[in-house]
Amino acid sequence: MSSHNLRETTVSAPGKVLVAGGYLVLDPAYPGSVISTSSRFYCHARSQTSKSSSDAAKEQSCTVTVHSPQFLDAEWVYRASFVPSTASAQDQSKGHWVLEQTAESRAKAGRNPFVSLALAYTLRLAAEVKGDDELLSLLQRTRSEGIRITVAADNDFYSQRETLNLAPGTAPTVDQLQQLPPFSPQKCRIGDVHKTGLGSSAAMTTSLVACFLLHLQAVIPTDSGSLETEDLALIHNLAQLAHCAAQGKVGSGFDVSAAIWGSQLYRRFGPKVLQACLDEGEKVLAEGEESTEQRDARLSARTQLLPVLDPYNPLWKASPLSSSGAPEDTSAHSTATEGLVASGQDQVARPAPLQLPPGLDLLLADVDAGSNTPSLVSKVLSWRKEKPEWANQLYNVIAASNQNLADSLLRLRILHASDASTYEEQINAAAKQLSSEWDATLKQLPPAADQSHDDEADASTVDLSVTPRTVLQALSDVRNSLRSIRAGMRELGNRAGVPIEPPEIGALIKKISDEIPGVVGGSIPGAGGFDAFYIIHLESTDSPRSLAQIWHQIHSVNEKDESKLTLGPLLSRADGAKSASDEGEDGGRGEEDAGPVAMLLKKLKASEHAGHDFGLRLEKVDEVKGLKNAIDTSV
Ligand SMILES: Nc1ncnc2c1ncn2[C@@H]1O[C@H](COP(=O)(O)OP(=O)(O)OP(=O)(O)O)[C@@H](O)[C@H]1O
Ligand SMILES: C[C@@](O)(CCOP(=O)(O)O)CC(=O)O
Repeated sequence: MSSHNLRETTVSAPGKVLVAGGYLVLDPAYPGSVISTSSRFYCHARSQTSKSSSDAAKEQSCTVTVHSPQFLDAEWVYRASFVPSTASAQDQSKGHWVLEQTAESRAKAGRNPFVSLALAYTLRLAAEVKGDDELLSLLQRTRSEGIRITVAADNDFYSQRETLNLAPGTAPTVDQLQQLPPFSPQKCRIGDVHKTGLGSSAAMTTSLVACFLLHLQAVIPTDSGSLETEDLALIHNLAQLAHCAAQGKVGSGFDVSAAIWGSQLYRRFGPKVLQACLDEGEKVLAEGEESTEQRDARLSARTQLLPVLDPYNPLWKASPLSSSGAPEDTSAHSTATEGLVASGQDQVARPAPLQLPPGLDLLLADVDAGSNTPSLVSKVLSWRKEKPEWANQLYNVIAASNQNLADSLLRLRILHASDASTYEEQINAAAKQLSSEWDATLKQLPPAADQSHDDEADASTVDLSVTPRTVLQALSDVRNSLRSIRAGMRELGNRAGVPIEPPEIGALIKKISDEIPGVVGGSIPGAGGFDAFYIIHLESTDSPRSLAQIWHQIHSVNEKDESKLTLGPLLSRADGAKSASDEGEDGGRGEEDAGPVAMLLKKLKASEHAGHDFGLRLEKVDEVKGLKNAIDTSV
């Protein structure tokens, strides 16, 4: 009698907001500040496997089905096969893996390159990691239904206007969004959905490759149920490859990186690392029209993935060359944050974490106007080509503000790690004031005892003693950096002749920052345009505001404005946002001989370990509200 084991794998990856560094981050010389969101993309794989293949048909292929229950006609069915080499094949290998979509599924659902390329590359990598025989044996032991994968996105990834049957020109309320069921169906095909800019394709590709690689047992979680840093790096590299192949270009990759590592200072990898694998492009998918010999010849010419995707491959570290080809001194744009967590030569390439400090959070507004990001990007890039000197000067000015933002956020985290209660008191006081009132308050606070403030915000030289003044000064520095970032992005748009910060959106961000207590500032995320903005705000622990209350304040400001915009809230916050009353980074006061910087450094280093709560996560299906239901209704 055959006994079958049900095997299930569930992972999730967050969405992203590029708060600073849009356009610049396409050049490895400049880092971008990315905050990952509480909204996540989930991926669940299920199959039944027997202990031995004795009772299973000795088939050379296995069905892999990906279903996306939120969308109409969204089931993509593939056959993953091992094709033994023919005698005429030129290489010595026993054969190759191919993934073909069934004709029936192609007719009904069409192609989804983000899905097919994620599966195809993952299958190839799994075969290289495990060996063909072992992978074949696993798939042969899989029951004939094959591997069924469900992908499901938190509601925030898509605009819910249609789901809620809203009249044109109206936007959902926080209440309406909170009452929607999790993973609410979109009533349309995936190609027709209105996205909100959280990076659904990157979060889906990343969670899908991670889920499939884990399910194929090419990567094994630790005993404590997390992933080793080097496995995260391998999954990152694989997800970047699949995402670039599906997009048809090497983007900056910050979205995929956020899906793996969470909030961070992102520096682009050198695009060349992926070129050989990408040149093969869609050819990894069997076309079905070739002769066996042609297919063998083509497949045998393919690049081995493992040496390219190896987490220790130094090519994944940020390249010191700018995309314009000119040698750049990347240290000119490096931040204290990067300096603190710089990894050694022999370590895997991973970015410096950049969590929002406790008491600070992010909110996102979806603006019903719409813009065309690709055309913004191409216009900015062609302006930079035409006017390299102007562009480099402006990029350097914006980069300096981005650096100040990252370093001021780090300074706040160090202050919190050092003395959480003084920090909390000051956040609570500042949250009740308008940020424009902080300057007057600062003047009234006693000056720091021993040193003057250094605006350069270098964590190694600024005043890190925790006093009301140092906390408020760091908050003011975050506010000032956000103002300069906005000014820089506005200027970039003006120069390139594109609405990166459209005047009506800029004016509204300014009013929200000037008129609502506890708003530190805001800007346009990523490439900018008409469709979104973000706000960074303070939350006091003694009189916290709900998201609905903050949105009530935002709507009042917008109502008074002549160019009243149709604004919709998103429910996303910063991934892992903490309240100011949470224990210090090291669980309160650190060891006697460790200063706050050393303590924080220790914590950051420790969070390099895969057990961290941010970025890619292993999940338990029963613990994710609504996921089981989404999976079951999809069977
Ligand atoms: N829930 C889903 N199910 C299946 N495929 C999805 C899903 N969500 C996204 N995708 C894939 O991602 C594609 C969208 O990618 P595209 O690059 O256009 O947007 P994006 O970069 O994710 O957008 P944004 O950054 O604005 O969120 C879809 O056409 C589909 O192939
Ligand atoms: C303009 C760019 O730098 C950012 C685009 O960001 P977003 O998709 O608008 O969040 C492009 C990129 O980084 O790939």
